[in-house]
Amino acid sequence: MNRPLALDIDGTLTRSNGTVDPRIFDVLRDWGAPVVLATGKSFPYPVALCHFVGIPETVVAENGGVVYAADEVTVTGDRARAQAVAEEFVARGGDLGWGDADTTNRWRETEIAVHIESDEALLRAVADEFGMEVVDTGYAYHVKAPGVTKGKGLKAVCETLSLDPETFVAIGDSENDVSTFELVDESYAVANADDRARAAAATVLDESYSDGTLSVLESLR
Ligand SMILES: O=C(O)COP(=O)(O)O
Ligand SMILES: [Mg+2]
Repeated sequence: MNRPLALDIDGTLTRSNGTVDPRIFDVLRDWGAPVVLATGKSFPYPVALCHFVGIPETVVAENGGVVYAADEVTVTGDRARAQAVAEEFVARGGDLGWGDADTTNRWRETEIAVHIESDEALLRAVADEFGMEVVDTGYAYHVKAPGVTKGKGLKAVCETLSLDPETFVAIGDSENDVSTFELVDESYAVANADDRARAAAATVLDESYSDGTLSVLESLR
């Protein structure tokens, strides 16, 4: 049987232009072992991806703030405090960067994401004042409660599904994947990964983005 997978989305299942690599769909649908999508995106995004790939909805969203497995949803984190950081950031001249509809945060339950081109220094200063953490995924800055991580979320999924985290293979590209890499037995950073992900991964791949991920999945099959 194939190994269970913990997969980051942005930078890992996507190509350099940010779109999901269509080759991923059939590989994941036919995987035959649990696939956990572990992402910084808000809850609906990985659920939708599972839905359209055609695999059970097993999800760690919002960097571990929302965990969903076997019809059980667990929510941790501090959306109210993250919201307070966002409001203070805007009051001091910052811009979340998503426009009025803000579909990035609209359905976000436990943290707030800020556009990667926003004022990082200001955001970090305000988050610090509120005792909140800023995680840089390469795609956005996430304002979250300390201690909430994808790794803890994956551990919770494993408890719900009676799986051993050590049997998982994890693939990712940024500092929000470090906790996942630390939990599992076999971890890969794609070549586009940031320094923290590269340092934490057991293996750093030569290939970038979905090419790297597909090469790992091909070798595991
Ligand atoms: O939401 C982000 O900023 C990044 O998402 P990811 O964790 O799937 O890479
Ligand atoms: Mg990523």
